[in-house]
Amino acid sequence: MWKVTRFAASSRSRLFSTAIPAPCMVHKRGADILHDPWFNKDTGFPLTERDRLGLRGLLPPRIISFQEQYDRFMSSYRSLEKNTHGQSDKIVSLSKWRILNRLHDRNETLYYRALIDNIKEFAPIIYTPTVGLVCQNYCGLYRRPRGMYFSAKDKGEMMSMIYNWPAPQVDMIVLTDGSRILGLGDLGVQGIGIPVGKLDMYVAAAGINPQRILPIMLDVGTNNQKLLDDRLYLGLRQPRLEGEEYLSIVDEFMEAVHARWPKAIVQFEDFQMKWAFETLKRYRHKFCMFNDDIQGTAGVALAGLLGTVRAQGRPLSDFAKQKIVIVGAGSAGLGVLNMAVQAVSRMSGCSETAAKSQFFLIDKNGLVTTERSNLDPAAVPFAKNPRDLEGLAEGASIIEVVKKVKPHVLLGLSGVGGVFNEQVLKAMRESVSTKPAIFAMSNPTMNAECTAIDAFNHAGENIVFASGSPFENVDLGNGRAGHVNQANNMYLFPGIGLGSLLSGAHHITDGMLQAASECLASYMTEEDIQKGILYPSIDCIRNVTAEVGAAVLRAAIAEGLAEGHGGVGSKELEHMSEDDTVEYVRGNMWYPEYCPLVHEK
Ligand SMILES: NC(=O)C1=CN([C@@H]2O[C@H](COP(=O)(O)OP(=O)(O)OC[C@H]3O[C@@H](n4cnc5c(N)ncnc54)[C@H](O)[C@@H]3O)[C@@H](O)[C@H]2O)C=CC1
Ligand SMILES: CC(=O)C(=O)O
Ligand SMILES: [Mg+2]
Repeated sequence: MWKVTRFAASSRSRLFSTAIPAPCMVHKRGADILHDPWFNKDTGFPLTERDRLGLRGLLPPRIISFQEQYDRFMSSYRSLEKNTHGQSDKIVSLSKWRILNRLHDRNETLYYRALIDNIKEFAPIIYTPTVGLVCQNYCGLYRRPRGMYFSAKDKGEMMSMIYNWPAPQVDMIVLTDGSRILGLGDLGVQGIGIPVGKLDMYVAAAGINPQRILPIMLDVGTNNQKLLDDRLYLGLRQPRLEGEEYLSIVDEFMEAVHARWPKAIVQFEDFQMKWAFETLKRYRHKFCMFNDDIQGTAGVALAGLLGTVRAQGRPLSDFAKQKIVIVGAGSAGLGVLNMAVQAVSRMSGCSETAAKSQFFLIDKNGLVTTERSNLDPAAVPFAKNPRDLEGLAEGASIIEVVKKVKPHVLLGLSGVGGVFNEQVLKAMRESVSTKPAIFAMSNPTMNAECTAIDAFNHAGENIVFASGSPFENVDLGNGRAGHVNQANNMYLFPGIGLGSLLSGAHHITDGMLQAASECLASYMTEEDIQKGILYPSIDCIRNVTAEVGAAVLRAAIAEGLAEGHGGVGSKELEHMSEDDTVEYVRGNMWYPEYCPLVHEK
C-alpha cells in the first residue's frame, strides 16, 4: 500500500514556449479589456490584436514581450526588497504583498506566471504567514473587491445573487465565515483574504483556471468587539448568527451555488470548530465539498507521521506502536486524530477503540479524559479513561503528559504561540524514540507552538521538525543543518480539489482523502526521509498536486463514483493506467501564457 517512488524533482519554470496557445473569446473591447485582469496583457498586446480589439492608441506604442514584462516585474520586486531592507518584518511583508496584489489586480496571466515560477519565495506572502497579517489589516488595505460576499442581509436573495458573478463556469470555491482565521480568531469579513490565498494556491499548484475560481465570504456578523467598534470595518456590525439562523444562511448559499454550478467543488475553510464539524456532516453527502482544516490537515499530518516512522528506520506497521500527544482539540487536531486512528486500525487490524490507546489529547484545559464535563461531542471518542493513565489526571498539563508518556511525537494544533516552551521541549529529550518528532503546526508564524531554533536547541539535534508556516533550516554548526518541514495542508487541498473535479464525483469520500494522504506519504525517497525531510519542497508543488490529484481520481474510479468531466467519461477514466491518470491530470492544469484574444459579440 505504501509504495515509495521518486517522481521528477521539479515542474518549475516551464520554458517560455513558442507554440501558439488556443484562442480565448472575449466579450469586451477597448479600455474594458485593459481593465480586466483576466484578459489584460498590458504592453504585451501585439499590433494585430490592438487593431482587432480597439486598443490602438490606448497603449504606448512599443510592444513588450511576456518574458520582458516578467523580467521587469521581477526587477521591480527586487528593487522593493532592496529599498525596504532593514525595515520591520511587517512593513516588508505588506509591501511585498501590495506589489503582488497590484499585479494580481492588473494582469492575472503575468501574476500567476510570477507566482508559479517563484512559488517558494511568494507562497509565504500570498499564503501563510503574510496572509494572516493581510486579513488583520484588511480594511486599511482594501482597494477593490475580490470574490463574492454573501451576508446575513442577503437572505432570500442568494439564488439570484450568484448570477452576479461574471464567469460562466466556476470549478473551485473556497468559502469562509471568518470565524477562525488561522490562529488569529474571529476576523469577520476580513477573513476573505484566506479564500483568496487558498485559491491562489489552487491556480499555482493545481492549475485551476483563474477564471474558474471563486473566493467567498459568508458574513454572518462577528463577535470580535474590536472590529465591531472599528469605524473602518467593512463587514456587518452585528454579533454572529447562531443556531438555525446561521445554518439557514449556509444552506441557502450552498443551494444557490449548486443550482448555478452543480459540478463546482466547495472547500470550507477556517470555520470555528462547531460549525466546521456540523457543516461537514450536513453537506458532505449532498454536495461535492470538503473541510480543509479537518480533512486536508489530517491527510498532511498523517503523511508526516508515517514519514516519522520511516525516519526512525522502522517499518510502517510500527505506526501502531507510536505514542502521539496532540495538543489542540479543535477542528484540525480532532481531524488528525480521526484519520490517524483509522490508519492505525487499518494497518494493524485492531479495532478503532484499541487504536486510540496510543494517542493523548490535550486542550486548553489540559489532558482530555472521560472525567471532563461539557466536552465537545467531537472530542468525546478520544477522551482517556483515567484508569488507563498510570498517574496522569484529568487536565494534566503538556509538560506532565510529555514527562509521563515520553511520546514519539508531540504535535501542536492549538493556535497558541510558544506552548511548546523550553521545559516541554527539553522533556522531549526523554522520548522513547531515537528520533522524536515535533510538529508545531499552528499558523501564522507567531502562533506556532515553538520556533524551529528552539525545537532543535532544546529537544536535541536528532529530532524531526515540522511547522505549519515556513521557518529557515536551523544551522547546527559544523556544516550541519536541522531540516524544517512545512506541514501545511497546501500539500493536499489542491490535489483533493483537482482530483475530485476531474472525477466528476458527487461527493468526496474518506477513501479519496485517504488516497491523497497515502500518495503524499509515499512521495519522499528513503534518502530524503533519513535526512528528516518528510515533505517535498514547495518548488515541486505542481508535481505533487498532479500525483495527489491522480490518486484522488483513481480512488473515485475504484469506488464507482467517477462520472467524468469535460467530455471524458467514466469509461475512459476506468481504462486509464496509473501513469495515464497522472498525465491526464497534468494535462488539465492551466498554465499562464498569453492566448490570442478573439472578440465575440
Ligand atoms: N498546518 C496546517 O496545515 C494547519 C494548521 N492549522 C492551525 O491549527 C490551529 C488550530 O486550528 P483549529 O483546530 O481549527 O482551532 P480551534 O479553535 O478549533 O482549536 C484550538 C484548540 O486548541 C486548544 N487550546 C487552546 N489553547 C491551548 C493551550 N494553551 N494548550 C493546549 N491546547 C490549547 C483549544 O482548547 C482547542 O481545542 C490554528 O492556528 C490553525 O492555523 C489549522 C489547519 C491546518
Ligand atoms: C493552513 C490552514 O488551513 C490554517 O492554518 O487554517
Ligand atoms: Mg485553514
